[in-house]
Amino acid sequence: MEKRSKMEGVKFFNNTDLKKLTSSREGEQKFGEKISLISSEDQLRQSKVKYVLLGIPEDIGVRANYGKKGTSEAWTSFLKSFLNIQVNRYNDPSRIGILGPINCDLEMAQAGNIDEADPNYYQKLGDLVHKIDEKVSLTIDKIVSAEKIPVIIGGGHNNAYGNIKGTSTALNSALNVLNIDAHTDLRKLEHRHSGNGFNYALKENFLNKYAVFGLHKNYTPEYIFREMDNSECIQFIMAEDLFKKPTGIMSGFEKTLDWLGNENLGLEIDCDAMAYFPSSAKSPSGFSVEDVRKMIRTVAKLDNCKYLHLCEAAPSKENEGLVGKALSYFVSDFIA
Ligand SMILES: N=CN[C@@H](CCC(=O)O)C(=O)O
Repeated sequence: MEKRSKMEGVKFFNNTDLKKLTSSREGEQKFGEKISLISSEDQLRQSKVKYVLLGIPEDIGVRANYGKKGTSEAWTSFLKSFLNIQVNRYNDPSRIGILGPINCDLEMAQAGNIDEADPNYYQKLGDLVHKIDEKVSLTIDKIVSAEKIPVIIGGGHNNAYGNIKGTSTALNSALNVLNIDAHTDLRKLEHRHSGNGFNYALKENFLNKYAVFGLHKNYTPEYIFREMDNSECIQFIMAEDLFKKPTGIMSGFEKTLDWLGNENLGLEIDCDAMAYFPSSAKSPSGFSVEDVRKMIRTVAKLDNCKYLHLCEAAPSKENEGLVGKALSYFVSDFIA
C-alpha cells in the first residue's frame, strides 16, 4: 500500500495553545501542565507515550448528510475540560501526548461559501469531506505506524473512514470495528458524508468485521437491514433488545466483543448513542454516560484495540462544559 511521507494537515499544538486552555491552581497539577506535546513526526516516533490525542474540528460530513451542524466545536470543548482534569493517583498524564487538530480551516471556509441553493450543494460538500478523509487517514497511519494509539475527538462520523483506512494501511491488514451508535452509517455509496463512512471502508477492504452496538429501530432503513442480513461480516445489536433486562447491556457487549475476536480493533463511539447527549442527532432514548464509560473501560483492557474515536458531539455555549466533561471522562477511562 502507498505510504506518504509528511504529516500534512496537522496543526501541531504548542505551549501557548496549552496555557490558554489550562487554569493553574497552587498546590494542584492539571493535565494541561503535564501532558507532552508532540510537535513533529520525529517526536511522534521517539515519544514514549502510549496514546496520542488528535482533534478533527469539522462538521462538513454532518451537513453533507442533512444533519445539524456543531460537531466542529467538540474538540475545543473537550480540551477546555480535559486539560483541567487533576493529575493524581488515578490520572497519569505521562501515558498520553497531544498532537493537535487536523487543519480543517480551508475546507470549513469553502463549505461555508457553497450556496445551499446550488443543485450540487451536497456533492460539493462530499468533495470537501473526501479532502478531510485524506488528511485523517494519513495522520492516523503515521500515529499507528509509530505504535501509538490515536484518541480522536471529532467531528462527524464521516471520519470513521479515515480512521479505519489509516489504521489498516499502517497495519497492512483490514481491521474489525466496534461502533457504539444509534445508526449503522452504512448508507449508500453516494457523495461522502457522515452516514456512509463504514460502507466506503468495507467496499475498499479496510474494514473486515463490523459490529453496530445499540442500533435504534426507528432510524435504520429496511434496505440496510437487508444488506446486513446478507453479510457475514456485519453484526448489529438493537438498543431495544439491550434495554429489556438490567444486565442486558454489558452481557450483550461481552458477546459482541467475543464475535469480533482478537484481531485488530477500532472503537467508534457516536455520541448520539447516549440519551439526551448534545449531538448532531440528539435523542431522548439511548445509553447513559455511565453505560458508555463501562464499555470503554472494558475495551481499554484489551491489547488489540488500536484506536478510540469519539464523534458527533455538538456542544452549544450553554452545554459545552457538560459535553467537555463527558468526553474527558471517556478519554481518562480509556487511558487509565
Ligand atoms: N452519523 C450519523 N448518521 C445518521 C445521521 C442521522 C441524523 O443526523 O439525524 C444517519 O445517517 O442516519
